[in-house]
Amino acid sequence: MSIKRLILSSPLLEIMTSRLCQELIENHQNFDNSVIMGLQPRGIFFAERVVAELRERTGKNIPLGHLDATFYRDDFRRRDSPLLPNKTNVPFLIEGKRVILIDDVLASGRMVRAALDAMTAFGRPKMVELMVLIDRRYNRELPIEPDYVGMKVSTLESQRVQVEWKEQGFEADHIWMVD
Ligand SMILES: O=P(O)(O)OC[C@H]1O[C@H](OP(=O)(O)OP(=O)(O)O)[C@H](O)[C@@H]1O
Ligand SMILES: O=c1cc[nH]c(=O)[nH]1
Repeated sequence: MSIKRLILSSPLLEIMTSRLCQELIENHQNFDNSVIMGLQPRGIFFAERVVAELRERTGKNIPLGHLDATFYRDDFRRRDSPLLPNKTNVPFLIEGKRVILIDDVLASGRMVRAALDAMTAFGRPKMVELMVLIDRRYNRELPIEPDYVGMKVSTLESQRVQVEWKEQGFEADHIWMVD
């Protein structure tokens, strides 16, 4: 039987999101050359919240794309059951832009590696930064590190971080550690 422990929920989640937005404002200032990419499937919900809070704080509507990296994953052909793609919706070019890539969880780094590949279809960015809500910092398998982190968690490889967003139909936002 698996054991589920709550590691993050409201109001700390909102406080964290606010802090991450502050860090973005400090580094991107007027956001004139910046765009945001939310990684499908659950990174887009976090990215949408960041964009909404930045809009409130700065009055800027920062372009937001939804990026799906399913077919760029290195285990794409290795799974027993087929991987189902999500929608990519990037209605702008990232040529010369400062891209802020946003996902919910970073563990091995393989999804972010795939996302960097998927992104090349939209141009050559000036730079790419990575924001994650949860960093499973001891589970990395590739040399990928986030620039903006909500919470660092120490986890065993066998454990899993499960993210539930209200936007998916859950009654509240909950981030669980599952043993
Ligand atoms: O750093 P990684 O090890 O790639 O894990 C992080 C990714 O895993 C999750 O996605 P998803 O549940 O779709 O992927 P998974 O089946 O590999 O966990 C999560 O939303 C991240 O995108
Ligand atoms: O713990 C993990 C690892 C990868 N992806 C998740 O969503 N959670």
